[in-house]
Amino acid sequence: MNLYFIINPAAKNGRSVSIWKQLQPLLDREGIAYQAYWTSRKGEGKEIARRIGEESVEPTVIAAVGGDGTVHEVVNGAGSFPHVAIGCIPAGTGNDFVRGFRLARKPKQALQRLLSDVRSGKDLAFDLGRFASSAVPDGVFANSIGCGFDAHIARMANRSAWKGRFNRVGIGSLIYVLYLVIELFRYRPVDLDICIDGRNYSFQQAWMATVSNHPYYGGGMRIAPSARGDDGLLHVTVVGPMQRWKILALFLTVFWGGHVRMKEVSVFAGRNVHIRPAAPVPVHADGEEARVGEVSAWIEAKRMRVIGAELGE
Ligand SMILES: Nc1ncnc2c1ncn2[C@@H]1O[C@H](COP(=O)(O)OP(=O)(O)OP(=O)(O)O)[C@@H](O)[C@H]1O
Repeated sequence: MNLYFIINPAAKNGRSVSIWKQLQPLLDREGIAYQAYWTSRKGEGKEIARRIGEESVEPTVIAAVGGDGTVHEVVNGAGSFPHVAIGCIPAGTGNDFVRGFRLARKPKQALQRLLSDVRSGKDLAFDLGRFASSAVPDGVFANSIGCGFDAHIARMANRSAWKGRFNRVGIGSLIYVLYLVIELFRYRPVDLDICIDGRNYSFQQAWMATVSNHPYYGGGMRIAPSARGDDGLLHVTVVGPMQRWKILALFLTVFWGGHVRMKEVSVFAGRNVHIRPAAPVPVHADGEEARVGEVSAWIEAKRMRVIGAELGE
């Protein structure tokens, strides 16, 4: 089995580099052949992963060393090659891929489990989300796509100079909480028309719609508690009209999945989802800025091979 690591030196505002440096001696001691690539800019991880996938025919593992943005690049480059299994050494701010597919949460354990699975040739097949709009080329997502307030927060947090400062003192995930509170008073909800497997739903003044492949997003929030990465379904969570103060309550309860009992929250599951906002709203894919406006998403069951993962309960 070929083994590659794609390291994002910018993940966790540079802390990924020291994580990799701690792991490298372990890897060398194991005597397993591998190749490591460092990205030099956004987008390069996807290009490297695609090239590896295209140039290999034998079973190949590509492990992202970074956070969900790095995994997103690797999955977009090589996630749908049948001979490629995706791994991850969590070295990012949020690491929802690792939570959602039950990889080890600590970098050292994640590497040990990955190496053990490389030796035994074990990987697991999970569903892969695909999204498209008329404006830009198709993409895939491993965790979720979202449209509305959550995408707006991700956009603001990822562009913020405070993200680096928060990461340096080990509280990187709190950047999203900060922007949640600030933007809560500025964001304007929009009307959303959502079609799920041919059924139409309309939401007036909706805050957001999230389409999930597994329960987690935003750094550990259980936005779609009943989602499973291998159930062949996308789980749609819509937050309809809600008073601003109640959004704060929602974001507290979402950490254990209690938000789904709120009357303003609607949940659906299906294979094909189309979201049409009445006004331009930002869309994220795996927490990365994807586009603005309309988006279609569908599921490709068991299309993505993941190494170092475990099946859910
Ligand atoms: N060499 C690089 N320089 C700058 N940005 C990069 C580089 N390589 C990848 N990126 C981009 O860095 C961004 C952040 O990466 P990533 O999401 O993995 O880390 P993070 O933000 O710390 O974690 P999380 O997504 O969990 O919050 C992504 O948008 C990714 O595409």
